[in-house]
Amino acid sequence: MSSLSPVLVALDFAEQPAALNFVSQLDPSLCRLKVGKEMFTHFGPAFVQQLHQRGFDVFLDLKFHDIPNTVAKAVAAAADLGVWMVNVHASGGGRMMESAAQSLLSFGADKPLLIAVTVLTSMEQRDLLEIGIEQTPEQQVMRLAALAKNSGLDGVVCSAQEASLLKQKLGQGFRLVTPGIRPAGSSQDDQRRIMTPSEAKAVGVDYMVIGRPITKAADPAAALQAILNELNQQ
Ligand SMILES: O=C(O)c1cc(=O)[nH]c(=O)n1[C@@H]1O[C@H](COP(=O)(O)O)[C@@H](O)[C@H]1O
Repeated sequence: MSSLSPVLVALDFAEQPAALNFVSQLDPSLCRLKVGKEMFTHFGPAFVQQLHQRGFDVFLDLKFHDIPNTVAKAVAAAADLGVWMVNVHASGGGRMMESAAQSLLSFGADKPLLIAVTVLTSMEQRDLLEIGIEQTPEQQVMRLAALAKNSGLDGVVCSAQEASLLKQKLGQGFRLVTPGIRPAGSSQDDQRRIMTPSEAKAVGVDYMVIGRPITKAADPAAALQAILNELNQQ
């Protein structure tokens, strides 16, 4: 089943039974699931396949960042697994992203969306300075997003704060995937560049990655439904 929902629920669990118990409370027509480094390292491709069997589209969030040949092969391995979306770090450079995009061409219509991470939503100006980048987060996101588009990628991971500028500069068809989404009143946690779901929708975000506000809720299905209701009210 393919969901039309813009919500990608980040499954960040240390235990597989807890993750599957959580997933069993969700309806695959109302969200997609994101499997990241923690769960993939613990439970591997078999876990992704279990989610597929339960009807969910999966965003494999392993943020590949390596030499072009290695990343091209890793992205093709993700496509073999049948995931709906996979990502790389844009800071790996244009040649790395082009190789990744090329390696997916043979998958035709079954090719996953290929997305580049720009500046992590946990980073602010001083974090960039620390690694030698003197641009503002917004300037750096714009630069990396333009490079990702020119390299043939389908979109970027960024914060919702950069979304309207990115849609203006790179066009409506270039997908924006935004973590750092926090319903009003919920904890910011370690995120820095954040927005509420309705604000993110208003600035043109295509997919919202939402983890703890749903995974830590006493009633996850109700927390997801409240977010969808907020989005539908606009
Ligand atoms: O690529 C990502 O998904 C990602 C990029 C980014 O810049 N910031 C970010 O938080 N993420 C992921 O999005 C999820 C956010 O989870 P919560 O902060 O719990 O909503 C986590 O799984 C992060 O790994």
